[in-house]
Amino acid sequence: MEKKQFQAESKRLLDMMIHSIYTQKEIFLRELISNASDAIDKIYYLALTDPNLTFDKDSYYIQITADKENRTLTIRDTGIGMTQEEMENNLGVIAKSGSLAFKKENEAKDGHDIIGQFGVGFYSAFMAADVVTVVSKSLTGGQAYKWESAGADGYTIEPWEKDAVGTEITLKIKANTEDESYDEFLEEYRLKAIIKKYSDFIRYPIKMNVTSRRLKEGSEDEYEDYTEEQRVNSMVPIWRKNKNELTNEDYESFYNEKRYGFDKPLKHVHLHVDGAVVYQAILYIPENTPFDFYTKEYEKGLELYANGVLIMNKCGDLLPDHFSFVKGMVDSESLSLNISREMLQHDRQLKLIAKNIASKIKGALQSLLKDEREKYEQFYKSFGRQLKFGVYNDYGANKEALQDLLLFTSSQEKQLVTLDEYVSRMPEEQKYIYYATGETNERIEKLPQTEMVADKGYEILYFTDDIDEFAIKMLMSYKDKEFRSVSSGDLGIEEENKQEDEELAKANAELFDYMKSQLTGKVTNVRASKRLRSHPVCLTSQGEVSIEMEKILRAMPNSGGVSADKVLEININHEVFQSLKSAFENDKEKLNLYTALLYSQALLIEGLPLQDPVEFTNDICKIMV
Ligand SMILES: Nc1ncnc2c1ncn2[C@@H]1O[C@H](COP(=O)(O)OP(=O)(O)OP(=O)(O)O)[C@@H](O)[C@H]1O
Repeated sequence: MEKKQFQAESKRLLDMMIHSIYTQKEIFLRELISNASDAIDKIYYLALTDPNLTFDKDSYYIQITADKENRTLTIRDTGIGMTQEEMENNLGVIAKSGSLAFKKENEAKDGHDIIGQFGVGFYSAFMAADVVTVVSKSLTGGQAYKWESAGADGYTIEPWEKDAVGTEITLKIKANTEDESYDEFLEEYRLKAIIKKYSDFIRYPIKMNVTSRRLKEGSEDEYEDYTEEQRVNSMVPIWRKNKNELTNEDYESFYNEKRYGFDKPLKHVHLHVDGAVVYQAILYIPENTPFDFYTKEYEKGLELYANGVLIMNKCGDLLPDHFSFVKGMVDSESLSLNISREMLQHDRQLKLIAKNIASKIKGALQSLLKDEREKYEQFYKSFGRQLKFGVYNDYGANKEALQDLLLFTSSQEKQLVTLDEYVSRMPEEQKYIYYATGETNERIEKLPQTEMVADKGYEILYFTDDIDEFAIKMLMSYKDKEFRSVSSGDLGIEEENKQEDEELAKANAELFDYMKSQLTGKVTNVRASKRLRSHPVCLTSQGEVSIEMEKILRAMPNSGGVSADKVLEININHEVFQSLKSAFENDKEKLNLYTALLYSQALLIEGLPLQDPVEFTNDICKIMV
């Protein structure tokens, strides 16, 4: 029999195919099953227009048979088959897709979209096989043929015996090498897993012999293995089903089956989008933070399917970073795939889908916030930090989209409130949205700096996350109300006593200047406080960097010694102030001691380290004796 050569370019292409197009060898099974499914779909298409053809769905299937002894794996289908000529054209010429030509002639309707388009998938069989044999009988009748090839050398075609219409592809699985095991492609559990992973939603049954255990008949404790042909794919993807047919449990079991997470999702969104881009998606908002979520190892992304065939496990481009917690899948017919189906060629459609998905996720979170507050707060505990990062990142590009999803603990309600809730109940004369930063709510509550704002009856938002203040600085304002730290220089409340204040400042200028000179390099100013009520002293900051930000930045490597411009504020209505005044007049050494002590106390209140704790305790002893 004459051996025919693959065309010259085809030889090179075949070599490339085997060695470099696909990153995972197991993909070959996905490709052959997709071809088999296409072959059945083609009969379905023809039946739509040919009155002599009927398409009885139950008679069409794909069968996988592994024979360990002979090291063969067979993929049989009851599809349209190939004539000798079609074998020559479609299997003899790489990168020629009979399926693409068919698709162009028979426009896709009702989701029966043909998968093949590049004309290369078939050759992936050579990644796992030394010899590939195709026996096929065409629906158009006539003789069956056998095509056989051992790779780049070429192929043979000869008449063969086959009764039923369809195609049978037999792979002679390669022998194991030092680096690679090919045996796995003959193992039932492995084949089942590969089919589940990539081809679970192929529309036709994929049948395989499956071995299970059962109690021996008549025995109570003896078991036996038995083998039975079973369908191993789910066939109908849940996302193609109508939402009304599905229950919450269905969505939850899909979430668990797919191992999106081990928790119970808080909410799901099922999308059937039919517009500029066509896709279906099921998205989940998980309940718990995955253990690696806030680490570099965490990989965001959604499963991506093209026509029910898995293309990518985690397509990161489908999710913005601020929604990286979302799990789920997208299936689309409109994707431009690259030849290996492992990547997307143009990302225009993908970008459209991603944009659409981001707005749907936002909508889902908004409705959770509005209608199921408790659940939203649970979500926020797990992933709120990510939303705040989202406000801060990319120079605030997403801040407007995310601001209404933020929550902070309120000084009045002692529970989480939205910015909208805060602003909507602000008294008319209140100019700013006030916030205070600290490690815990309890610590913030005790901060002397909150006294005046709290006395005014104004609500304060507690920032306990290190990202909070950075995010808010990026946001700058909400509904035209600026954010203001209770530690900032100007609280916007003091105006009423302006004249009085100025006089006081003038009267005590010398004392404060003296204290400032004692604290050179530590504070940029010492002044009479307008915010303190019962406490004698506190530290505030002026300028862009707050004390809390200084703490965070300093904890980072290469922070470059960023520090806040600190101001020591003294409560002139406190008895301590009288002591300061009299020391200033009579005993400068005492004033130096008091100044050092007050500064150290202010540092402690802020949770900042004392520069010299020994000196501090010595100073305390000095006033005790
Ligand atoms: N099981 C089969 N039954 C009938 N025809 C087949 C079968 N397998 C392959 N073919 C024919 O061989 C052609 C080449 O297959 P191949 O897998 O290389 O490419 P494809 O499926 O068209 O495209 P892709 O590379 O995108 O999968 C197909 O287009 C189809 O015409």
